[in-house]
Amino acid sequence: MDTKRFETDVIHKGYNAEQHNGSLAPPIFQTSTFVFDSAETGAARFAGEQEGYIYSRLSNPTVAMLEERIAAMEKGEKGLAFGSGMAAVSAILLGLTRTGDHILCSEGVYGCTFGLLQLMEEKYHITHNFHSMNDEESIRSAITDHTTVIYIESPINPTMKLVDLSMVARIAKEFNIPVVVDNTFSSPYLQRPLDLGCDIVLHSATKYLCGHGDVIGGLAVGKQELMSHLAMTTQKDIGGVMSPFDAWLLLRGIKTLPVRMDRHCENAKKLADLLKKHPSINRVLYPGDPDFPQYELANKQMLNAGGLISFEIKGDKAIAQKFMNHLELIKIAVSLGDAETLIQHPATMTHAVVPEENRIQMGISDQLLRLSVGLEAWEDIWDDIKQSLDSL
Ligand SMILES: CSC/C=C(/NCc1c(COP(=O)(O)O)cnc(C)c1O)C(=O)O
Repeated sequence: MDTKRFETDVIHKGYNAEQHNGSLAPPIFQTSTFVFDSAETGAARFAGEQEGYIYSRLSNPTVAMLEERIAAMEKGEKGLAFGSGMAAVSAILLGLTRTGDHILCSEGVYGCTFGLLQLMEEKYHITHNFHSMNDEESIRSAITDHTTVIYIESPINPTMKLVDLSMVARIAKEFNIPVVVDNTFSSPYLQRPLDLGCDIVLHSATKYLCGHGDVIGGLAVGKQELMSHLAMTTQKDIGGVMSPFDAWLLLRGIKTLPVRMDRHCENAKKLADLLKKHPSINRVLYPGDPDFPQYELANKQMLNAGGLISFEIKGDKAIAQKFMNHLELIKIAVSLGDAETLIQHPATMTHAVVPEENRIQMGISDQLLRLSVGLEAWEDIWDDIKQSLDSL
């Protein structure tokens, strides 16, 4: 089907019922391998001389439907599916670098991405720097002769800081360096880095794309040649691929992404405004808050501000933990983008692997909490937050 508007592509792109006995829901090709009709066919497929499936670590029909859909959603040429967000991050970073290279990173990243960067530096001498990326000249001076990737989270997990993606993409092109953007916090509905000039966009599909807390998965989109290279190297040979059933669950979850994101954003805006007014709250970090330092940039590059709010509670770690423990509706859990509202403490949970000095540099204090605003009635979410804050 030709590419249509986003809200239509999320439902239809990549699947044609006429090719599957009229089944409205796509079939799950839950198979590890595919039978060749002859030895010559097997040889021709392995040689790349004949189209067709070989083995589900290389490609699978259900997974291919999802890869086509995410490519259309991110306005890219080719999508790749992985067994987790970290499988996508690692396949891409390892696929684009070799010993001695340098990665220029946004000033904060998810905890396990930090851990991967540390591992790459310690074991393979692929160095990295964290950079605020908020000034053109300082970005240019941070690029070295060995910089082969610029890696960005925007919004950053968990501080919600933004990077001006079109500005960085423009500078990167001067140096012919690919820009990789982890778009997990926004989803392609709210932000499309490829449209802003970036080269690869990736997601922890575990989050908003799935939306129901029942898949661990990763997705990436970019130009045909670059993504085919990654498919034939680090995706295939490291092998962190997605299962057909997880692809099926993601095809199902993605259909409602726009309506879910609208509600996440609507709820988050209301809660951010209420949190700002509460006397027990020190600081609210939400790109949709007019007092957010990068509010203008959020309006420029995001359709809406998303469903994640980070905020600092007045007090210390013990107060933050007491607040979480007194909640009744909101669940204490990592991950995000689910129907259920979740809360977590980055310093001791998602970013516990990050050494304290690095955490402080990233802006992660012991009082910082991250709220993944769900799809419940916002009044019930607020009532739960307020009763716990008032109990402190
Ligand atoms: C154990 S903590 C739970 C996971 C969280 N984040 C994951 C994540 C990944 C990695 O994605 P998976 O491999 O699908 O988990 C990549 N990129 C970003 C911006 C992410 O937030 C979390 O709760 O912040």
